[in-house]
Amino acid sequence: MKALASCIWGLFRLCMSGPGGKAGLVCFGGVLALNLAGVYVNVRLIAWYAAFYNALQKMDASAALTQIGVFLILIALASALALLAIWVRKIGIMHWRGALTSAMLDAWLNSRAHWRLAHGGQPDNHIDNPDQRIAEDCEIFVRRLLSEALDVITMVVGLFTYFSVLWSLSTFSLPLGFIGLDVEIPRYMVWAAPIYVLLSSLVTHVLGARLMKLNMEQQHREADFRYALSRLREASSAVSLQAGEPAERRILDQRFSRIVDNWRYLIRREFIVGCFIRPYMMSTMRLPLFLAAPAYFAGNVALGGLMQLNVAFQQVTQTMSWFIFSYHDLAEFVSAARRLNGFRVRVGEAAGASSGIALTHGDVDQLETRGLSLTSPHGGVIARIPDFTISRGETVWLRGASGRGKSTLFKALAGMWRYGEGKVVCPSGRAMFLPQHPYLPLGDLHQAAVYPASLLAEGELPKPGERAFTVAQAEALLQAVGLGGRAATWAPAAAETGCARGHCIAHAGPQGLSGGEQQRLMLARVLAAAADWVFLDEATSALDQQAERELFQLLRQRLPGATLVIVTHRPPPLPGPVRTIDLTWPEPEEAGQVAVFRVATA
Ligand SMILES: Nc1ncnc2c1ncn2[C@@H]1O[C@H](COP(=O)(O)OP(=O)(O)OP(=O)(O)O)[C@@H](O)[C@H]1O
Repeated sequence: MKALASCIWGLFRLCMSGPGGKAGLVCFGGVLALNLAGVYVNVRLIAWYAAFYNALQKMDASAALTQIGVFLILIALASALALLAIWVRKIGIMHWRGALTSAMLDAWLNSRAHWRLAHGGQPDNHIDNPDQRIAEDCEIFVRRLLSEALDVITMVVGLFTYFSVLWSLSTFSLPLGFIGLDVEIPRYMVWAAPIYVLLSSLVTHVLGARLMKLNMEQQHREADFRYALSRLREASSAVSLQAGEPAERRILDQRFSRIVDNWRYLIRREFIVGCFIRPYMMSTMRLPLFLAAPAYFAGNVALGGLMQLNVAFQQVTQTMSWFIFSYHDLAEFVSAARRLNGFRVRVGEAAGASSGIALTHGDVDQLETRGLSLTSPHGGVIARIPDFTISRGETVWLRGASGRGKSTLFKALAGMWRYGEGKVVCPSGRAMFLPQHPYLPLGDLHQAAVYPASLLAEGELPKPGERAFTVAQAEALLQAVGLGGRAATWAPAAAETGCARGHCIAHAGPQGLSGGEQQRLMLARVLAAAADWVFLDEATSALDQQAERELFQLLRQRLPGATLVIVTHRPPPLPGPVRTIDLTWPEPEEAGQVAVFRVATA
């Protein structure tokens, strides 16, 4: 319980510390005030019952007519307060959700925690479906936090008010002569309400305890299914080419059947809980009438008083029944809070985890590695790298058989790979690493060409310190790498994806460009970044030799002082001297089955 409270408190602080935190708090205060005003209107309504039914009993038509007018005013007021409260509550949710989502995105993206959790993490550090946690759980947490917290406060205030009304009305006692006892229970209507609710809460908790776990599991399985669907959408060309639809269908069916399995348990449990809650809800409407009937027949209370008592009793039981009625919502809230907190903790651990590889950034013109050894997250050695130095302006070909650790070495140089030991001294200047698999961001082709820099809209100026390009500059880059004019004929899916500038790649996905064209696009980014240190991981593997030669020449011509470190399986066709760092198998007696880099100059 203490752990749950501290996890909710920690998440609440994130809601408060974000940009919309204070505005959310103002909304919270506003809804609270509106809810309390609603309690006041309810108390007036309770009093109205006595006045109206007494007028009916006395056959006083004009008093009854007046009370109908009062009723209309009270109902209009109650409705206005409730609608306004819903509206302000939703504004508050928007502010706090924005703050919480922003905090979660910061945690996930900062310090490359998203990569470490997905690829470089230990199995026990793995976290499932971060997208669900950020997109869905933040919303559930904030929506439920606001509604449940407000309900609790309104409930406590309302309870005192309704209780005092009930106390003042239940002046009569219940003689227990009908069961042979010579005692009377004074104000028995007052005691009946909490006893009834407490017993019912206990039953609800016993019946519904499993709901919380089942809800959590359901959301987990739903997210797994969604993930499988989105993977299929991304890889639809590859699946289609391999006629993999039946296999995909099997995977999707498996995941969906897991949803259905848990769903069955969930429905069953909800049914069991419902079997108690539904009659309970309906009985609270009539129970007070039955309980107060002896007093009415004994002449202790008039018809108006009986109706007033009925409503006061209902208000007390309904207010106290908050726990019962909110059981499902509370279960959802607790599940979301636990998942979000787990995500936050894991992301924090991943971001703060120390690296065995010491990476220092010096004001030097050379990249140096000393005693570098790369291991897998589980500790197995991937490659031992002999010390090497690469100077500014050099062209280096890093070659080696598949799986020898070339990409892992790049990740270590980029500061991502932290498994292993040794020292890397990074030089000054801008570095750019092009991954083996091209990445196309959501947006249009011009945006993709300058990624990760920004693309300026017409008339927009770059923010201070921001690297940004105009559409004309981006088009010139596309032109340089042989993709001139492609942006204009790009996948016409703008309306579906909601892109601002028209020609989006989001809908078409990477399939909209051939493999070679995607690699041309990546090289446009190197030109855009004007990087001093360029690391290309098989970045031209899909190009024909002529195109490869032309693009390398372009790189050298546009970035004459840059260092190019190139991983390819064939010699890069570059003008000028190219130094080779060669990956070969060591002699077994030298280094077992461990890959070693040999530095040589070609
Ligand atoms: N996250 C990881 N967890 C465990 N092992 C990994 C991980 N990433 C890479 N490896 C292993 O490290 C080894 C080197 O992989 P790497 O991708 O660096 O090879 P490579 O030389 O770039 O290969 P290729 O030329 O085929 O691209 C492989 O055996 C691979 O399975």
